[in-house]
Amino acid sequence: MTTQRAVSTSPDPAFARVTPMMEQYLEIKAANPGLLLFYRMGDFYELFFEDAEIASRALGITLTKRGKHQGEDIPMCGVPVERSDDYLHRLIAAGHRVAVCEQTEDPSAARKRGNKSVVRRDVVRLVTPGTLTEDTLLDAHANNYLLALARARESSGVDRFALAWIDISTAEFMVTECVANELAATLARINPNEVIVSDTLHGDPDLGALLRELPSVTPLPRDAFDGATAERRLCDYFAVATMDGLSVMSRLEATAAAAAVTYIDRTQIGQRPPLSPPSREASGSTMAIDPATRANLELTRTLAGERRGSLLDAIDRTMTAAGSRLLAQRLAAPLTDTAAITRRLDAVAALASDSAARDDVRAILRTAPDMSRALARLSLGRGGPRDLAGLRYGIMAADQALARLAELSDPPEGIAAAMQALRQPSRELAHELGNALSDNLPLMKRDGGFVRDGYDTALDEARKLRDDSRLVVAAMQARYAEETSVKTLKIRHNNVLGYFVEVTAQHADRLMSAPLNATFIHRQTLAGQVRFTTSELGEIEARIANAGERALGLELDIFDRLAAMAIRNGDEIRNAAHAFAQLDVAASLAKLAIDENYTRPDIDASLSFAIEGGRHPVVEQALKRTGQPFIANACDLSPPPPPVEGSEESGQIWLLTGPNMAGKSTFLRQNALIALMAQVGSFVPASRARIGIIDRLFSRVGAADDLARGRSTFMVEMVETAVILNQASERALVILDEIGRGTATFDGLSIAWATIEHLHENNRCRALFATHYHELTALSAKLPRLFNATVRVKEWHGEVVFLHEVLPGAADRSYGIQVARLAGLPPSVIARAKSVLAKLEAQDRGSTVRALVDDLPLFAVPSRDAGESAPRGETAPLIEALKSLHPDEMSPREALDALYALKAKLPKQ
Ligand SMILES: Nc1ncnc2c1ncn2[C@@H]1O[C@H](COP(=O)(O)OP(=O)(O)OP(=O)(O)O)[C@@H](O)[C@H]1O
Repeated sequence: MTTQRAVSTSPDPAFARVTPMMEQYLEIKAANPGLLLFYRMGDFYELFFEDAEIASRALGITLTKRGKHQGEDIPMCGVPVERSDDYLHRLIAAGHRVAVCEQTEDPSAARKRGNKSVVRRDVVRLVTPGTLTEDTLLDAHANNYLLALARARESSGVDRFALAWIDISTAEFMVTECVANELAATLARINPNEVIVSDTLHGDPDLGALLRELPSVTPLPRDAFDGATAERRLCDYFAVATMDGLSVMSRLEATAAAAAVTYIDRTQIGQRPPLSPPSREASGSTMAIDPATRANLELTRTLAGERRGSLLDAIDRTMTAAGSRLLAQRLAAPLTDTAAITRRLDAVAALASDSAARDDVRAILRTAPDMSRALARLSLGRGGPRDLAGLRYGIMAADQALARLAELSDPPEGIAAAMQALRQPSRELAHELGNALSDNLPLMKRDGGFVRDGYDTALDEARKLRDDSRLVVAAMQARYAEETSVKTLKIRHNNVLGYFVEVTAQHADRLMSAPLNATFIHRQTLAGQVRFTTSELGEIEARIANAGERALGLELDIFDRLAAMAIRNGDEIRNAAHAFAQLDVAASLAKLAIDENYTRPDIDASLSFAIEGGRHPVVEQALKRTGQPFIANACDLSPPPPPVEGSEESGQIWLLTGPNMAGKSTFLRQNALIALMAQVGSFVPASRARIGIIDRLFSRVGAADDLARGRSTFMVEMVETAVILNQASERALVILDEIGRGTATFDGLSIAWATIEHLHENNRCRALFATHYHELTALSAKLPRLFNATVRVKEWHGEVVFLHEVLPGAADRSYGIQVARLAGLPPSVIARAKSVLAKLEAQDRGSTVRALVDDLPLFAVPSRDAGESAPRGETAPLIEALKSLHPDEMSPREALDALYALKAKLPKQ
C-alpha cells in the first residue's frame, strides 16, 4: 500500500467502492498534506495507512488492520484520547506535525440522517513544534518559538533577512532584521522550535546547510510570505485599521511577521491566541555569538547536549519556570547598550545588598504560578480550572511582592518598573476567582466540581437534586436488601448498564423467582454475580443524570464567564507575569552573586578588558563540590597604556602557552564567560572586572568532527577560523584554542602564526590565543600588542604538579609525556617517547623561527580589502545607479523603466 494511493483525491473509479467513512477520511487527509491525521473515533484517535505505520514505529504501539481499501488491508493504529497528549508530545519531539480531527456532531445526529451517514468530522487544530500551548507538551524552563524567515535580495546583491518569532504560550512577538552573515548567529540565539519559510527559500541551495541544522523547518506556499498583503493580514489579526500605532517595522519584517500570524491562524483553525504587538529588536543591540561559539562555551547545553554542566545550569537560581525562561533568553542575548546593562545590574545589586528582601521576594515567587502560559491556554479554550486558580494565586503573589518591595528605601529603576506592572492586574478578578473556585480543583473542566458551593444558587440546586437522588439510591439499596433478605445486595453503576442491583450467584435464584421477579428484571450474569434492574432504579437514574448534566452545564457557563474576564485583563496579567520573571532573574542573580562571591562588573564604551581574580563559573562550582579550590587568575587585554607610538588604540592579544592539563582552555573560556555574564547584567566570578562593550564573541575551542556535513576536524577548525578572521571587528572578543593542531606540525604552526598576525594587524580585536607551538612566543618581539602568558607548573621528583597560575612569560615545554604517563600509557611507550623527544629537541627548531621573525612581513600583511578592485571609471555611474534602486519599493512598470535606464548607461563598445 503506498501513500500516494491512500491519499489520492483523483477521480479513481475504485473510490466508488470505499466506505463512506473512508471517503471522509481520505478527503480530510488530502486537505492536510505533510501531517499525520489523528482521526477521532469514539474514545480513540485512529491513524490509517502510512500514518499508522509511521506512528506505530515512532510510538511503539501495535499496528492492526481495519477493513480493505482497493483490495488491500488498511493498516491502522490508535491512541486513547485520554492519553493523547503524551503520544502527541512524542510525535512532535520526533519531528512530526499532527492534524487533530474531531467528531463535530453527536453520533445520534448522524444516525438521524440515515443509516449510512457518517458522523461529521473536522480538523480542529494542527499540532506543530512551534505552536504548542499545553503544559504537558511544553518545557516549563524554555521558550517555545515559532520563527518566520523572509529574505530580500538587495540591488547590491547582498541578502537581507527578516525574522519574526512568536511564543504563543506566552504571547511574546519579536521581529528583527539581519544580513546574511549574521543569520546563523541570530537563529542560534533565538533557538526556535519550528521555522517557517517560503517554498522558494526552502529549496534555495544557499540556505540548505543552515536550514538542515534547524530542528524543524516547514515550507509554506508563497502567499504566506506575500509582502503586498502582509500589512493587511497583520491588521486583521490584531483587529486594527493600521499597524502604525502598534509597532514600527520594516516592510520585510512585516512580511515575516505576517507569515507567522498566518501560520498560527492556519494551525489553530480560527482560534486566535492573543499576541503582544510585534516588538522590534534593533540590529546590533545584542552581542552576536555564532552557533559554534555558543556550543563551545556550553552556554545552555554542554557539548554532550546536557543542561547539567552548562553555564545556565550553574547560574540558574530562579524560583519560577518563567524566570528560568527569561534567564535562558538573556544568557542567549547579552546586551551591547551600557545603560540597559547598568539598569539590570542595579536591580541585581539592590537585591544582593539586602538579603532579607531577597529571601522574602524569592519565597513569594515560589508561590507565583506560570500566569502567561495559563492565560494563553484559557484564550485558546484549552484551559482548565487550575489555570484560573493560577491567575488568582499569581495576583495574590503580586500583592505580597508589592508589600515587601515597598519596604525598599530607594528601589532602582528596574524594580520600580516591575512594581508598576505588578499593580496592573484586576484585583476584582482575583476576588471573583477566589469566591468562585473550590479548594480542590479537577484538572479538566469537563470533570466538574470546581465551582465552590454557595457561589451560584442555580448550581447549588442542581447539585442538591443530584446528590439527594444519590441518597435515595443508598436508601433504596438498604430497602432492597431488607425486602429480598440478601444482606450483601448492592446497587452499583457502570457506563454500560447505568445503575443496577447486584447479588452473588447463590442469591440470584431468589430474585429471579416469584414474587421478587416482578420487581427485579434480570440484565446480566457474570462468573460470580448476577445483575438486575428495576423500573424505580431507571427513574432515579434519569433524574440523577439530568441533574448532573445541568450542574455541569452551569459550571461550564461559569468557567466561560471567568475565563472571559481573565482574557479581558490579559495584557495586564501578562505584564505582571513578565515583571515576576524579571524580579525572579534579578533575585536569582543576586543570590548567585552572594553564594558564589561574585562582583559587580564595570561596563563602559572603552576597549578595556581588565579582569582581576577571574574564575570559571562552572569549573569553580564543580571543584567546590569535591572540596578543591579554584585558582583565580587575572587577564588584561585593555589597550596598552600609553598607546604604542604610531598605532591606534586597540586591545591586546594574549598568547598563552603552557603544559597540557595546566588550565589553558579553562582560562580562555572563563574570560569569555565573564564578559558574557557582565553584558547579560550579572555579577561576575572575579574580584574586579572592567569591560568595554563587546559586540561580538568568537570562540574556537576544540572542534569535533562534523562528519554528517562531510567535514573533518581540521576543516571545521579552518572554517570557524575563517569566519573569525573575516568578521571580527575591533569590538570583538576572540578566543582561539590550539589553532592548527589538526594538521602537520609546520602547516599548523604557519597557520597559527599568520592568524595571530592577521588578528593583530587587521582585526585589532581583544583576543586570547592558547597554543602548544612555543615558537609563536617569539612573535611578541615584533607585535607590540601581543603579550606572552603562561600557566605555571612545578616539577617535583620527576612528577609534574599543576599550579593553574597564569603569569607573564612563555612555557619552555609541554610536559605532554608526563601527562600521557598520568593517563596510563604503557611504560615502554613512555620510555620510547622520551628518547624520540630528546632527539627531536636536539635539532633546533628555534633557528627557523628566528629567521622568520627577522623577516616578519608586518606591513605586508594583506589588508582586508586588498582583493577588491575599485569600479572602473566608465562603469561607476552604472554601479551608482544600481545602488540607488530599491526593488521592494518599485512597481513592475517602474522596474522596467529602471532596467531601460540602466541599459542606456552602459558604456558604448
Ligand atoms: N584555575 C584553575 N584552578 C583549579 N583547577 C583548574 C584551573 N584551571 C584548570 N583546572 C583543572 O585542570 C583541568 C585541565 O584544564 P584545561 O582543560 O583547561 O587544561 P589545558 O591546559 O587546556 O589542557 P590541554 O592543553 O591538554 O588541552 C580542568 O579540568 C580543571 O579541573
